[in-house]
Amino acid sequence: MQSSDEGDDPMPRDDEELKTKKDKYKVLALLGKGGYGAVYSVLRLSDSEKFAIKCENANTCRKALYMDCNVLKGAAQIKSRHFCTVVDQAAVKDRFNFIVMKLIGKNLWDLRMDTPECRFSLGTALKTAAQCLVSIQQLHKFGYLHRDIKPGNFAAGRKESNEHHTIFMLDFGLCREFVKRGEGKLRTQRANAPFRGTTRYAPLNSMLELDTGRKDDIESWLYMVVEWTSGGLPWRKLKASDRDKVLQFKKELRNREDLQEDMFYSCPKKEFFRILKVSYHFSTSFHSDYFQYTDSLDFYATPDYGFVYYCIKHAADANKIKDTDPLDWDPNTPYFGPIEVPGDGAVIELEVENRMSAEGSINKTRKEKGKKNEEKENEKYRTRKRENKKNDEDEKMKNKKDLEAALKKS
Ligand SMILES: Nc1ncnc2c1ncn2[C@@H]1O[C@H](COP(=O)(O)OP(=O)(O)OP(=O)(O)O)[C@@H](O)[C@H]1O
Repeated sequence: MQSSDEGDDPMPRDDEELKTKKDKYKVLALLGKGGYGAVYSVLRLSDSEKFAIKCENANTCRKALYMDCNVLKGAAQIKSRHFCTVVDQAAVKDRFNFIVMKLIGKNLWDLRMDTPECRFSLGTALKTAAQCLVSIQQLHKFGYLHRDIKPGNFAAGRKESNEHHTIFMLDFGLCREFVKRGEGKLRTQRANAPFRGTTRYAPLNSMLELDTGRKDDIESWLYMVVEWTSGGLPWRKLKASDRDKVLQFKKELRNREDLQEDMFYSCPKKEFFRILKVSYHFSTSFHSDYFQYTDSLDFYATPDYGFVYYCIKHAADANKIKDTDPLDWDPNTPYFGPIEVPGDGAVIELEVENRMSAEGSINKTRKEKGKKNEEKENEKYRTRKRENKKNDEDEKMKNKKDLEAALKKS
């Protein structure tokens, strides 16, 4: 890999030394480039340890790095193993801002492309799917939607640090908080929202320019998992510019069995159909008129992560996949990655004091809020959470029973 050597490119150059308040870093290689910045491997000069830096052009008004930093700090608070730790941050005046974080390995798009048939074995797809599901649930737990779930935004850890069986979630530039911090309330659904994400994996609601919720990240996750398992989605030949055609596919998928059959080619059909159904159930767009936003409750619903996990587990058992079966990118070693069951999905509140902001300030408004008012709002939130939990539990029981009945029948 090479870094840019164009004179007017503000991004770091090969071998450039970057200074922060804590340390110095030497740029080694370009790892990935996006529309607004780039990611490089670097060497920390104080101890020769390798890290990754994510840089964002100082002149961009997108400020995705700010979101990356906030999310990764949130993840550090819940001690998740699926997120990189941020160890440092700084800016190179008039050129770029950057964060220094844990260096990880290849992303899941590249790892799939490395396989002979450009698809993962079922064991690898299911183990990886389960880890990604847990990381999505954890992100939701601390109050963020990802809104760009895709294979390029997940990567395996590095062999050198013995983390190559662990999957990490990346790129939080499009994240959105769905909780009002300090008020303990879910943010109100917007009637419309501009398209965000990647056409191929975007949930139907996002393509319809509707506000998206937690369930929509799960829909994107399903598209990604199907692609790993089958080698391609029915709309794989369409480009990002064919958004209307992809939208049509995703709409028709809801009702056309032939499309569903095509989509689940060489997938564990029974279980994937169940997940598809569950994701539809969550989807506001599943109602008869796509453009009439009628059931706003669905937007706030907590996805049944446990049920989705249960389907993956069932697919693995039914296909005699063992917990120790190796991953495609390390075929000679029994799997030693995390085997975690997603938690209850309840959102937790986080400390916001150490957030990075343009002025380096903290969220003062939250502190200034009257305690009385806050307590009132919290009580409302707790009541709603209790009600939601009860509904969720009923729903989970029903889902489990339905799946067992369907599996018995077939
Ligand atoms: N911590 C890291 N360690 C190693 N590689 C990384 C790391 N973070 C990102 N990468 C690599 O860089 C690529 C781009 O990262 P990321 O998606 O965060 O940047 P981006 O500029 O937002 O890209 P895009 O605009 O394409 O989404 C990833 O797909 C991954 O391969």
